Amino acid sequence: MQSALYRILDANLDRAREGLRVIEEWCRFGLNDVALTERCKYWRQELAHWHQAELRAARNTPDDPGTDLTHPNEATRGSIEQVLQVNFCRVEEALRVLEEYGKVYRADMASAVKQMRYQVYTLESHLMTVHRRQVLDSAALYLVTSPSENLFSTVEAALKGGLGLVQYRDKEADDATRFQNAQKLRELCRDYGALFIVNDRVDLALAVDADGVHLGQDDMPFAWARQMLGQHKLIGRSTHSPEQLKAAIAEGADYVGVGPVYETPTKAGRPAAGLEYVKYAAEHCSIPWYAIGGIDTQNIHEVLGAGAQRVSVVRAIMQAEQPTFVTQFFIAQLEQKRRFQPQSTPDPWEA
Ligand SMILES: Cc1ncc(COP(=O)(O)OP(=O)(O)O)c(N)n1
Ligand SMILES: Cc1nc(C(=O)O)sc1CCOP(=O)(O)O
Ligand SMILES: [Mg+2]
Repeated sequence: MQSALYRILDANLDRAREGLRVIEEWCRFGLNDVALTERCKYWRQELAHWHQAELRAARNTPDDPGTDLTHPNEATRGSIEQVLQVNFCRVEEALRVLEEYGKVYRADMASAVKQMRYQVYTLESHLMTVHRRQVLDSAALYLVTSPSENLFSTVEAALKGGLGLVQYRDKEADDATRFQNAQKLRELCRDYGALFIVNDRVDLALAVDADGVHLGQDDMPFAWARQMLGQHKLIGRSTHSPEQLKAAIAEGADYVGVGPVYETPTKAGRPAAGLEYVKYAAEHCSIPWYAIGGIDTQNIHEVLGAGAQRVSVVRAIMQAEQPTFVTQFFIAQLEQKRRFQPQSTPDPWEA
């Protein structure tokens, strides 16, 4: 019995330390964050302190049936986000095992490991938020989906073209279908390191662990959504006028839609806010903003000319014959614009 207990503790101390090392490398080389790097190192050292000789001596690798068990999913990782998620999961599980079996071994170890597990959850949440903001910052093109037989292949084609931000928008499907579609898109985006946003529905966003939700002026109040989603998820807001833009910034939106730039059948009946509103946003908006509405490969130059550095489209990609190619075209135009006209950061209270 004691030998089994020691082997469990030995294996999980190793597992937790290895996972922490993977996370630590990202804090160090990916984020250049000294404090977080040191925090991970400190946890590793604390675990090393509990990893006593008696536990190591119980190790019996040749007889361990677990060493040959690998899941096919372990062979590949779609993105750094996935690497981090898998390793956070590994560390948290190992810490839980150490806590439970540690109660039989040493109560002081069990309670130290419990505290560590809570702190690791906090780090995970923080890193995912930092990651989301970094991807949002760099995502100049935003695809809003429309119902399509080719939903997944079109979105994947756009992701292959370098798309970094996807919104699932479906006003027709029943909830079961929406849930299934959102789940698949969530996975697809994760594989490509893109952010995944759900239109209108906070419940659906939570159910599939989306990166956030997009709310229009007639959707759920912003404060409710924030309360349900917490501080770590993104909330985008549609705006159609300077007043709405100012309000969205004040309520804490992470990004805004600015439009419709042109009238569009995708949002029939909504009058165009026009290029004038794009110019206003370019001068006054202090948070990431996406020009939207009727934008295609023919008129994007006008929109960029009015000051947009990010655009959001539905039909231009969802109905494209070659979504990868169209995505690459948009991104190239946007990158060129960003290179020659770096984003200014107006006073946040000026809008
Ligand atoms: C990026 C982006 N901007 C605007 C909208 C429109 O949102 P809303 O006004 O709520 O209209 P619906 O999309 O819900 O019909 C959007 N979805 N995305
Ligand atoms: C969903 C949506 N919201 C808009 C807004 O102005 O808030 S315009 C729009 C539709 C954009 O579709 P397309 O690229 O096909 O014109
Ligand atoms: Mg809406």
